[in-house]
Amino acid sequence: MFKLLVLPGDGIGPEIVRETLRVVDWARNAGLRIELSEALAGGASIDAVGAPIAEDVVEQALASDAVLFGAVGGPKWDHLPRPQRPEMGILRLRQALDLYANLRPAVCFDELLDASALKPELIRGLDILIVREATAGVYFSLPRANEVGPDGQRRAYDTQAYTEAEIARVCRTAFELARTRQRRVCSVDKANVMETGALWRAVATEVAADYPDVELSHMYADNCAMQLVRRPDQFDVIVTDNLFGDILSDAAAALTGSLGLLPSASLSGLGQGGNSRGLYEPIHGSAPDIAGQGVANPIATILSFALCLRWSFDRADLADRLERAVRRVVSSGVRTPDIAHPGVAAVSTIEMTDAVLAALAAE
Ligand SMILES: NC(=O)c1ccc[n+]([C@@H]2O[C@H](COP(=O)([O-])OP(=O)(O)OC[C@H]3O[C@@H](n4cnc5c(N)ncnc54)[C@H](O)[C@@H]3O)[C@@H](O)[C@H]2O)c1
Ligand SMILES: CC(C)[C@H](C(=O)O)[C@@H](O)C(=O)O
Ligand SMILES: [Mg+2]
Repeated sequence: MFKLLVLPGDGIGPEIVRETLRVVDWARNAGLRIELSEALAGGASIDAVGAPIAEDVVEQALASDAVLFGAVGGPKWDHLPRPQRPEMGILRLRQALDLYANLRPAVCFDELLDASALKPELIRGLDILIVREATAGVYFSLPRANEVGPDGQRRAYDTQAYTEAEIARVCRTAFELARTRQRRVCSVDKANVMETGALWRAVATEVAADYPDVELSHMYADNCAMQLVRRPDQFDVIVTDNLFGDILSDAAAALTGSLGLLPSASLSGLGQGGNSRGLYEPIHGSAPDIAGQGVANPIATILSFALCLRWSFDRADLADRLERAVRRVVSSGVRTPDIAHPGVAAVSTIEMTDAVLAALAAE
């Protein structure tokens, strides 16, 4: 019996998670044995208990096999000081669960070529995996402050710090995953400007020595942003730090057509036999601009549950079925507004999920 903790969060979070839970029910009916529990995170938790995540929820997550996370944040909480903001809920979880490897696959469905901002010939067959370091770097390093300095001026600073162990372990995950794909890793840094970048490059090169069957290349982060838009098919696996990974994965999402399509898995290593503890969430946020309208695309969250089936619940068979069903639905022309054809009526969040469930039932 696996334990799944569900944290819907804010904005469109509860809308897309509610629909994904219908897919969780499908998996249970297909024989998956899980115990579900639900708790608050982000702004919803701030409103209820005064903190972006309660310590007992962190404990619950630690005692679970997997966490399904919606999204957090919104204008209502934007005035709060940083440590009390909704976004701290997800950052606290990533760190408490030591989820250092954030896998962000960007796969372009041929059926959605028209939804991308790029020309079809640039993105046909696109399949990139971004492995983002997620528990260190500038998101977590100290010191950091926003204060009045000795000269009376306001000043703010963050610290970007990495140890060799933090770099090596995420690079290992990237190399291991590359072995299941095209065996090419591009390590992305700013070794030309930053000390952390120079260390990142050195450690990535050292780790590569253990993977002679995988090709390693290095690229500066600014060039990588440009190359993702210019010729994205040159990439197989990209491994990079926390901040660059955040930015580059949103750019990769735009290649596929919509932020509403890209899932993610945050893991503490790859574990054995498909049962690592993980947190699964779409890469997008709480989308306050469309929250409450019932039009958010649930696919990123549904595909995040597919990753959960594969990485935490040892059910690659169900993950494959679910991914195939999503692909069939999209190719049949069912589209939420973010991926809609001009002039073709778009469906709602619920109708998109109905279509996925119908495709699963029709198998
Ligand atoms: N992991 C998370 O919880 C997470 C991630 C990113 C941003 N955020 C937070 O979300 C809030 C909004 O941030 P933002 O506007 O910069 O980013 P966002 O990802 O929420 O939205 C960016 C754009 O993409 C659209 N979009 C996002 N998801 C969609 C979906 N499923 N279907 C259709 N369209 C979708 C939105 O409507 C918006 O136009 C902020 O408070 C931010 O901090 C949270
Ligand atoms: C909400 C925020 C803390 C988060 C991040 O920056 O990691 C988000 O942008 C993401 O990509 O998951
Ligand atoms: Mg982000």
